[in-house]
Amino acid sequence: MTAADADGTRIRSDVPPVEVSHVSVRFGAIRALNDVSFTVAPGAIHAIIGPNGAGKSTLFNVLSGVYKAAEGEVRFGDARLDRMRPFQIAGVGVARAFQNIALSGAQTVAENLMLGRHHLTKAGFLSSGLRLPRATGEGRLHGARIREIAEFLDLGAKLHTPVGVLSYGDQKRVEVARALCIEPRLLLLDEPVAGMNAEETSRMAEAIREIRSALGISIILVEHDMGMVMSLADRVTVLDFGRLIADGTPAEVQRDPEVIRAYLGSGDEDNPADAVAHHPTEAPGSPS
Ligand SMILES: Nc1ncnc2c1ncn2[C@@H]1O[C@H](COP(=O)(O)OP(=O)(O)OP(=O)(O)O)[C@@H](O)[C@H]1O
Repeated sequence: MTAADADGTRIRSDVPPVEVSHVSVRFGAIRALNDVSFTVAPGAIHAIIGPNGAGKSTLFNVLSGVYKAAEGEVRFGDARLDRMRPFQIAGVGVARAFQNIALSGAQTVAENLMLGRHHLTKAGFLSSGLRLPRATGEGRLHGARIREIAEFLDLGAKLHTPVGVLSYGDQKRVEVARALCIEPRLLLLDEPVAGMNAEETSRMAEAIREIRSALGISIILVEHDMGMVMSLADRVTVLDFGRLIADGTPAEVQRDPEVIRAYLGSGDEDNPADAVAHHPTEAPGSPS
């Protein structure tokens, strides 16, 4: 039984696994990813972790079509993500929320969410601007869905607020809401709690859990906050110097000697030992 089953989640039947096979990426002499293979199960919350420079962002950029792998493949069901451009990847239901908020600050939350939804509208921008009948009918439907998604992320009361005046935590949730607006089957979250305080972090973790249980989709996140990763993820893939050094449950990777060595050697504050301290139930040696 997966964690998704355990919390009563019904995984969407059209969510395939993500299969990363033997992916390598080079930048000149640097091997940013070196023969990396792992699978993300349908409906999983799957974290990618690793010390600075491990290759996490590079992997995310491959998954979202920003970087091309020199070798290997990435499959999402029938789709070969490694052969697609970013807009094609969005078209097969893979949405990415960015680490550095990429929203339009002068526009309202609703307007930013509508931009996220645009590729789903048949009418497109031109007829929307002209208020053609089809555009207005569609607009109502999209408006209702946008309200639903905003409410889901506690942003219902802020739909008409310009994004630029929202708190940092709210802006990060708008970024996630915008990714949900493409109705994804796979959601990529790039450091969703970076720069957040403890209260914002726990709200975001709760939102991520709710997204998975309400929508039954897969979520892959890159995150430095080890406590959050260990309490949230069903499975964790650990990279170090471009290589996959561990892949397992949070409890398994926390007690993996190579993972401990990688973090202790990196000088990274967010090390597994800290995570163990914050999550004593998942201490090394406890049953998984
Ligand atoms: N566009 C690029 N050009 C050249 N080298 C790059 C580029 N992007 C990443 N690298 C190098 O590839 C390696 C992996 O970097 P990457 O940003 O993927 O790591 P990361 O795990 O995301 O690190 P961090 O936690 O610091 O964000 C590093 O050595 C980095 O310097």
